[in-house]
Amino acid sequence: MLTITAVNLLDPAEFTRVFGNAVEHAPSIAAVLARRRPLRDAQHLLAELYSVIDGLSDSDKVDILRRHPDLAGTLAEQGLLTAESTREQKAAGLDQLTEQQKYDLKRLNLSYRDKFGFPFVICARENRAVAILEGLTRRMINTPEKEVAVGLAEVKKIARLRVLDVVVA
Ligand SMILES: NC(=O)N[C@H]1NC(=O)NC1=O
Repeated sequence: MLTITAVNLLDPAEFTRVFGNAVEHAPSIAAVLARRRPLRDAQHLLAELYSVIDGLSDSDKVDILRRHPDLAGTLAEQGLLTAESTREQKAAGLDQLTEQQKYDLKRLNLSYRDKFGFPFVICARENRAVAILEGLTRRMINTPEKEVAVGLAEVKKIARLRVLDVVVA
């Protein structure tokens, strides 16, 4: 764990290494966040991180969503997820789905991606498998604008938990 003082002292490359996956596969977000230092505490770091995300253009917001792996998708099956995603998907019980649940999740993930052009994103650590399947069905009827907003709110929840794993609160 790092204190906020230690976070403020990291050189930019090291900062980007530590926080490059706070938002999945988005070191460019970490690089912008690095320049917002000094930070007062973990809450301040999170507030700045959210403001970097909110300041993105619409197309960069969609690009952030596209960096996320499908839940219980091919990457998960092949063991190719980031360490963070692996732990989160396990926490939601996604490594213990029944064959039927696996099939349903795959099918729903595909229809979602077909409809919106980006993957379904939800904070796995705040949900169990059944809630994720329900959420997927429920959110499928939203407009693309609404889903970009909901997806980004989930990205922030994921990032918050990832940051609090690393920075002393
Ligand atoms: N698709 C998706 O939501 N992926 C993610 N959710 C989460 O909690 N970790 C992820 O990688």
